[in-house]
Amino acid sequence: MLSYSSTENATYFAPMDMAKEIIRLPLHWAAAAAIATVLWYAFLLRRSRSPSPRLPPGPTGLPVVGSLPFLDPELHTFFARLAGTHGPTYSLRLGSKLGVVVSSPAAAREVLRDNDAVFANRDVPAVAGVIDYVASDIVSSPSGPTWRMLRRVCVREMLSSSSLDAVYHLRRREVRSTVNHLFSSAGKPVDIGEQVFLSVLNVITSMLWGGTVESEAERSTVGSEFRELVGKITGLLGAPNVSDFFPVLQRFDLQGIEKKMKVLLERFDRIFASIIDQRRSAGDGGGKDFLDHMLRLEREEADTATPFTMTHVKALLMDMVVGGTDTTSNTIEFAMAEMMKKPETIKRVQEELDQVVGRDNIVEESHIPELHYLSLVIKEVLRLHPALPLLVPHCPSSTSTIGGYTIPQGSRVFVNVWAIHRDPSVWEDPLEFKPERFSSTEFKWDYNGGGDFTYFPFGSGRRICAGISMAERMTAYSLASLLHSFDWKLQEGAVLDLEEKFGIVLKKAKPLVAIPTPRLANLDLYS
Ligand code: HEM
Repeated sequence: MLSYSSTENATYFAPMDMAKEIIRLPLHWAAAAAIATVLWYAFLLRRSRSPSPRLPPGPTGLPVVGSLPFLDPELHTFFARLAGTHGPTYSLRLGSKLGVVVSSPAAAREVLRDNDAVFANRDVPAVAGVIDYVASDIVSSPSGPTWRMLRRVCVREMLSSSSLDAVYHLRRREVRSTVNHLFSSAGKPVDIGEQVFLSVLNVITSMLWGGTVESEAERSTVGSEFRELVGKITGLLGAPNVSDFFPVLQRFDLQGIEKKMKVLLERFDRIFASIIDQRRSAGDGGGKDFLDHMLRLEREEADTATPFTMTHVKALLMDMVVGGTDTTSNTIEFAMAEMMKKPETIKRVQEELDQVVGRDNIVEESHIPELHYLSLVIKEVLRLHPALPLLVPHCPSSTSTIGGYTIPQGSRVFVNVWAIHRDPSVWEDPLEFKPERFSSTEFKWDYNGGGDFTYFPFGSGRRICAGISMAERMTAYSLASLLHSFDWKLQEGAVLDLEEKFGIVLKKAKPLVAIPTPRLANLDLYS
């Protein structure tokens, strides 16, 4: 198994370590290594004879394994450093696969807009194959009729503005319940990410199947179980896996990643299967939630040209729970941490809340369009800490050209939105948390991924996030409620840091733990 040795800022594999590792490789590794060496040299030979534009430049890497041994687990910062040496479009060989990293607005535009149709596919990781419905979900499906049908079902029935308006009472109930829970913890340290995760989870599951975690004891057990599951699943989805880079070795699952994923997904599957069984035995629920709607589609559209199957029902449940929870709650946690580091931003948000909402009232979603400064805060947080720093890797369905270089069909294309959002040639003081930068009327900073490709935290083009409206509402409503109801301070002696931990979903390396103090005189507003 490959291992990494860390230094303070980077993790590199020293050549001697590499040699030792190779010596320790089991026999099937050695055989695969020999085959891959032959393929590698055949590839180099073919490339040298090829009349098409050359591949993007990049690190040479070692024979067979390429740059795999040198990968730093903090992939987003590692890729950004390599861009400094190799330029905005570079390639690196990852075993038998070619990785291409795009780190400039111009190159991102070529991938996500000019060649959107070609790059709208995914290079599905081996871990997604361990349970049939993960590879059949929206995120992994190749661009085509099934993917379009799945997106349409989701967006129309659950994530459109009108569907979201219809279930505002669910968001309200969960956000009020979180405020109430925090009130009961006043003066004590709370893990903000955990509380917000639970709130978002409850909103999503109640939209999906009407389920919510009621009692306090259940609230923390179910919430931590789901949080742990989602965190581990997204961690494994983002982890470099030898099976992806040497498909001939997939059946050996050398790092045990697929085995671990199977165990996690089976836990999810049991939850989904029991909810679906209960709903089926209760009969038609009258279309009151998303699950009802999907079960009806599954009955009525089984024989159409693009059938909606039970695999799709579970796939969409999974997409909503995994795609919607960590992304949103991690963004809220980063926002709270950035603001606590710069207390004047909290003061400005609270002044705005006092003006728009008032101190003798509670925040409603209808206040959000008037909370202008808060909207700048959210944009700035998504600039500095985009929830998916490398988007979900794209994959060209045919060989294409980006930045004058050939990008072969089947490459794994990483769009480093994290690096673009911190590019000093685009952003002034890029590392500083400055919400006001978004108040400029010169640019149209929206979340729709267009413009000049300097800002696209939700991606762009066909594969743009399907849950933008939901993410915007939950983020703004939760932050407004947390800051309207409470003042926040760190525990005595605690140090606030903003270190990130890479995963397909970026998270805070250390959870933000803070103490809430009620700031509203009327205590009825907390019930
Ligand atoms: C702050 C919160 C969120 C952020 C920053 C975010 C960001 C993203 C990004 C960058 C992508 C990949 C785009 C690409 O590959 O080009 C994505 C895909 C996706 N997101 Fe989100 N997301 C968030 C919340 C949500 C929510 C709440 C949901 C649903 C409940 C959701 C559902 C999805 C789905 C289904 C996809 C796959 C789209 C496809 O492949 O066609 N996301 N998101």
